[in-house]
Amino acid sequence: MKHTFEQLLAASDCLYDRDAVEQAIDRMAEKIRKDFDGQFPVFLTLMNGGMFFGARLALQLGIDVEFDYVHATRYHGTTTGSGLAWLRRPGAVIEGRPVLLVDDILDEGHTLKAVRDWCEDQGATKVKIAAMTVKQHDRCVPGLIADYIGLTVPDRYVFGYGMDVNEHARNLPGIYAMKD
Ligand SMILES: O=P(O)(O)OC[C@H]1O[C@H](OP(=O)(O)OP(=O)(O)O)[C@H](O)[C@@H]1O
Ligand SMILES: Nc1nc2[nH]cnc2c(=O)[nH]1
Repeated sequence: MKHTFEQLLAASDCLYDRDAVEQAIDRMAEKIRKDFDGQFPVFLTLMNGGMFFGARLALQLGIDVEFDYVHATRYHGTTTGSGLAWLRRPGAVIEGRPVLLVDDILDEGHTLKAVRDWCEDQGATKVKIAAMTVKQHDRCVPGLIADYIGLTVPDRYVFGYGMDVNEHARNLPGIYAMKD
């Protein structure tokens, strides 16, 4: 399949335009600000998908945070998940700190679960999850829920606003779902 923006847009439905995505992120920022005010949390973005969401969320937060990132990939630039590969673990001190995990999508939850469990093993005082989107199905790993949810998406492959299709289209400003 070719991956020009035009070809991808023709093969997909727009779920949320840029305004809708950013309004949802701004609503999340308000809740997170209240919960973390005065705590100087580690703001841990999951790369690559979380980068656009993380940037917008951080700029809207209005509280001081320490930035860091992890790079863990399960999809390896493809559209089906497999084993999780850690490409970078965080450099920030996690022990004794509150952590906010920031990711573009909670799908089956394996990625966020692995990172959350790792942070807990490092001695984080609390680990909260901010997911820009949550996919609607019943295949999520048990016990994993996002504390802050931006938007829900259907059980289809989605892309845009950080989310890729075979490493294309992350920088489309809206969120799209491939047609079935
Ligand atoms: O809930 P899951 O089923 O584990 O899937 C969600 C993960 O999949 C994507 O990452 P991916 O591995 O594609 O890497 P990327 O962030 O570089 O796109 C996305 O950014 C999430 O981290
Ligand atoms: N881009 C993208 N990444 C994912 N990771 C898990 N599910 C998805 C999805 O639907 N789209």
